[in-house]
Amino acid sequence: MDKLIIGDLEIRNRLFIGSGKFANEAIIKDIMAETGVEVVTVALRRVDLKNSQNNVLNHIPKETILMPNTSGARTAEEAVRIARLARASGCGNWIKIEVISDNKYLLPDNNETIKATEILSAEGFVVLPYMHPDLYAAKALEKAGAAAIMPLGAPIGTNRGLKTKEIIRILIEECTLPIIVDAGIGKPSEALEAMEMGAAAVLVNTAIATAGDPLLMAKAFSQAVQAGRQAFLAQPGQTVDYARASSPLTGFLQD
Ligand SMILES: CC(=O)[C@@H](O)[C@H](O)COP(=O)(O)O
Repeated sequence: MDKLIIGDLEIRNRLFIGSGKFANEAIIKDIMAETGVEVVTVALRRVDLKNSQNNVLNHIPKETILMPNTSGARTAEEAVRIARLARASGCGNWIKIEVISDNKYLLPDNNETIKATEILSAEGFVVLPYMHPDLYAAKALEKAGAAAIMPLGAPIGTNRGLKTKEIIRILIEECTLPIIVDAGIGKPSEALEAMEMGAAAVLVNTAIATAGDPLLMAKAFSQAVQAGRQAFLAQPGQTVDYARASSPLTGFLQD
């Protein structure tokens, strides 16, 4: 059976989505119902804990696997504080660590991310660190107790696609944890490519939320993720440099 296990949960749908940037957040429920998406990340700073009316969580079904994220944290210490607050507020024990102090490209700080991962995994969190693709950092995150590794495809919100593809390929080959490609994926074909390479899942927010028709785009992403996974499991044929006839020529010229 083709299972994706993170923490102690089995996840069937390998498309994870973000909850930001939707013109109408009510569509998140429809997306989940029609695609079967199970995992949704939400920035804790967008959860209005004092106001139950104006709260993004109102649009996320109860059975969702919630992955609060530490967006807004600039240091490990801040990420740890946000994670503890998320858990204390009833958001569960999954946490996507985002530690970012670069305002232009929003690139994650791998060193601070490793520190936060070590602290939070020791506290029993299921830690999913968002990281700049790098083999040594990925190994350090594994050692620090991460449950999966989330390398970026391109800077958040750019829809530029799998710019870091070759390093992600190395992470997939060399890491034992699931690799979830997060950020920058702009089109279903790019999600498919990541899955075909062997990524365990992809996380997409901007490309769905800002599409002309977010529901239709989410369906397209969901199908692409499934197709990519199936292609990976089917083991693509070999690539060669020169043409090889598809039908045998044997016996043809001798007659
Ligand atoms: C919502 C979230 O966690 C984003 O920071 C995530 O990295 C997705 O990135 P895109 O918006 O580029 O899909």
